[in-house]
Amino acid sequence: MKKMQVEKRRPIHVGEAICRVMRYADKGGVERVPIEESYNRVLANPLTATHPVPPFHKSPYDGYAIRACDTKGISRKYPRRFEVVATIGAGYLFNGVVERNQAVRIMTGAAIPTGCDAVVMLEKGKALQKAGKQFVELKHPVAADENISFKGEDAREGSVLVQEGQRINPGVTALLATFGYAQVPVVKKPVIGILSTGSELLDIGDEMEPGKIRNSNAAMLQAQIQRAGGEAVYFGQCPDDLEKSLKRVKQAFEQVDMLLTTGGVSVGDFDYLPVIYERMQADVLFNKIAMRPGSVTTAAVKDKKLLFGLSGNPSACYVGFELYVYPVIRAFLHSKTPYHQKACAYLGVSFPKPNPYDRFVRGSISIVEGALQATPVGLDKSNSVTSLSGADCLIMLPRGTVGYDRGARVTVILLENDSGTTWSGFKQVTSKYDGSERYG
Ligand SMILES: Nc1nc2c(c(=O)[nH]1)N[C@H]1C(S)=C(S)[C@@H](COP(=O)(O)OP(=O)(O)OC[C@H]3O[C@@H](n4cnc5c(N)ncnc54)[C@H](O)[C@@H]3O)O[C@H]1N2
Ligand code: MOO
Ligand SMILES: [Mg+2]
Repeated sequence: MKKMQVEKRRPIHVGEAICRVMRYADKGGVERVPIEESYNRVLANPLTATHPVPPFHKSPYDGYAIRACDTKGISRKYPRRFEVVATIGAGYLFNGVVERNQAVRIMTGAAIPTGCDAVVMLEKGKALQKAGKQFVELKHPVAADENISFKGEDAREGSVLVQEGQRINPGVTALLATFGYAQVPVVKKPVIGILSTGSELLDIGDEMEPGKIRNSNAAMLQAQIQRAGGEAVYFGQCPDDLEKSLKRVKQAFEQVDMLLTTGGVSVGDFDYLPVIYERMQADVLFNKIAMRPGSVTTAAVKDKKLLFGLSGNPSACYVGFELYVYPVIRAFLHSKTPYHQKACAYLGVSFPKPNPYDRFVRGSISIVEGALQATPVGLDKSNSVTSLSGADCLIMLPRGTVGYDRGARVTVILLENDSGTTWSGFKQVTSKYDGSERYG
């Protein structure tokens, strides 16, 4: 039975809550995946050039490889003929040595023959035949080193080209292929469980029923986990029943690197997560944060593994994930910049009402007259689900005794930018929350 006396919770600062969870952020191990499956994964080791690129001097054009010194003094009036002693395409070598007034017809990508130090484009020479021999007539001198792609000009052997922790984009894939990585060492994705609680929840495919709603948080969190680079495992939903929920939470927790639950974290009669943490003997890091939405966001630790009790309210659940779960995922993926990137923007509308808690308004970024403008999207309530679809940022409105005017400069958390930053955006304030601190 729940106590009829409602528990009084002490809110902590956002910065302090972030610090408390980040103390338990673990670094993921390494696994090898085929290069075809490595796109968007995170590189586990620095990528070093194991050979020079290009690996040999090569021709950047279809043309004639020659010795530049042989073109000295030639002009339109005094052209010179070069004997074409071979033709080579990319992938083939000329095994001899090019002598005075000789040329090799060479195609783009082929290795520069020994003796040559310049290439003349095909268009610039006149091909001739005489007595069964091939010649090319040139009318302009060329300088040594002209039209050569030099060995190592793109990358020197031994140089570090991509740092550990970088996401594999198509350009990184090209480098991996260049250096022969058929199997790529990547950071293991954190396996993150999702378990929804609530007797009101219907599955996505269910028909609507009176008093019930479809479970939107689980699918939303799956997408958020994927966006952050983690692997989501859905453990379904369970009704507000203490024993059933306890069993399901315990079972799910065993199988994952961290577990997210939704709903049941507040002080209601059927909010069982606080009791579940107690029964599991998990250490609760916090259960009230001076923020809105998401003030009830709870984090607990058992066996050094994190359990996040995210709110049932969709906007609160979403914001709780982005502030506290996201950096833990990024740190797991070896990111040195695990926090969401931030930017300065002008507020698109006024928020005249003062707020005792830091507020995170779901917003959208646009560029107005060259400057970033952040405008709220949808209903600004923690139970709103519609405000999430158009959100590409969270507008941070620090708590205070006055509201915010349109045009005020605010910090925005960029949700769709994965460059990250070392700056969490908040000071770690360990003192008791008294409503006076502002974040920096
Ligand atoms: N007396 C108080 N009541 C409440 C407080 C408080 O401090 N004192 N806090 C409020 C705040 S703030 C929030 S946020 C919510 C948090 O509620 P819970 O995390 O306990 O979540 P539930 O009670 O289970 O559900 C709340 C709300 O969300 C809907 N919900 C739940 N799960 C889902 C889901 N998977 N998909 C979509 N929607 C979901 C649920 O139907 C409820 O409407 O508590 C306030 N109350
Ligand atoms: O956790 Mo609640 O979202 O602050 O409204
Ligand atoms: Mg509740």
